[in-house]
Amino acid sequence: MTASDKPKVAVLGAGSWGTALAALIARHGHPTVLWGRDPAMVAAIDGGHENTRYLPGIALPGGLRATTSLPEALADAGLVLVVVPSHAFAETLRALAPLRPAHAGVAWATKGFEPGSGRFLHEVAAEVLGEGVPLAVVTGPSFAKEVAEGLPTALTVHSDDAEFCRQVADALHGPAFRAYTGNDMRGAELGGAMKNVLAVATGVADGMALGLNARAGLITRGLNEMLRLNIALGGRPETLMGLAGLGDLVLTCTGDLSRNRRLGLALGRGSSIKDAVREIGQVVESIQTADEVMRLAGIHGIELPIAENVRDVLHGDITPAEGLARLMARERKAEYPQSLFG
Ligand SMILES: NC(=O)C1=CN([C@@H]2O[C@H](COP(=O)(O)OP(=O)(O)OC[C@H]3O[C@@H](n4cnc5c(N)ncnc54)[C@H](OP(=O)(O)O)[C@@H]3O)[C@@H](O)[C@H]2O)C=CC1
Ligand SMILES: O=C(CO)COP(=O)(O)O
Repeated sequence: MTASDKPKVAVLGAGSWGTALAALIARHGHPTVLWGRDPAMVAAIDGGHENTRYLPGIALPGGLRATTSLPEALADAGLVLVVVPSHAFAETLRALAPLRPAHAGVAWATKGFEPGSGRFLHEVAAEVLGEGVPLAVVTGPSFAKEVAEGLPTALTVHSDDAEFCRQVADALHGPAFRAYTGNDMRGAELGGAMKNVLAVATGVADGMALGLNARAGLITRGLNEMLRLNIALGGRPETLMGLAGLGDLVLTCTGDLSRNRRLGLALGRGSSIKDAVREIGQVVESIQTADEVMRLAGIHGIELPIAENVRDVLHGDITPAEGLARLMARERKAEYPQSLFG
């Protein structure tokens, strides 16, 4: 495929991840337009080739365009990639729905659930866009800064539509970026959402200086919580043993670029949530996701002690020390009371 054959990609959301993905796709030769709502930021990206707020100091490709006009971003697009925070997902889909070119499928790299309802984002997308629109989720271990800097990254695209899945993966795949494919949207979305909650737990433990054993224990039992909820929801276990689950869990629980881990670190060192969130100054998805994970766990009757403690710490109902005491006081039990893999 020559550069001129490559479909135009509209990336909606000019934060760190939307900008990094738009830069990646533009570097792969796709005509790429990034939509953002902040005129000053859009001007800095379009004219100065830098997202001065979210990715300062990183040069963006000259061919990447940016606009505040949704109709302009979506005109003639062959593929739409939504990268707004989960709280803005439904409203962004509603805004794009009447402007979407008929042949353009919609993918998203947002991680989380619809706040308030706990619905999966693919359920929201199917309802807002209607039947027959190809949908895909892009997820996996990927800090925006590293992708923007061109460092090697692997992630995964899941869709029920194999052809659209390949189209999205093709746009992302390149010399420094491996895009795998799969068809378990539910499991992929659950992994991407839930790892943010578990990153807070390991951040809290590290902030309290509980040691490396505690960190490894939390990651492993956290993975177990993800697997159990995923099975109850009808997702496939292997999805969570891959990039969408274990991969992203390890990255976010151990990498200090993670905003969710940094929130936990600050709480573990005694900061208030308000101060920690202000200091981070970017989206911290776990704050809403913890509520939605526990809502799903309640509906399906699944016990998730780590996620539950994170939720209670984030609500200010217990201190990190009380959360630790609660986890350590749990009764001794079999590691796997029943097999997770059938
Ligand atoms: N950053 C990363 O490394 C990764 C992030 N993700 C996921 O990507 C999603 C986006 O996060 P990320 O880019 O990191 O967040 P950032 O905090 O970097 O940026 C948030 C962006 O969302 C915009 N925004 C906020 N509310 C709205 C709204 N109502 N309508 C339109 N735009 C809005 C902000 O605009 P403004 O500046 O005008 O407020 C800003 O451009 C999240 O779900 C996150 O979990 C996934 C993988 C990696
Ligand atoms: O999703 C991410 C990495 O895959 C980014 O994590 P944070 O939102 O915690 O920064």
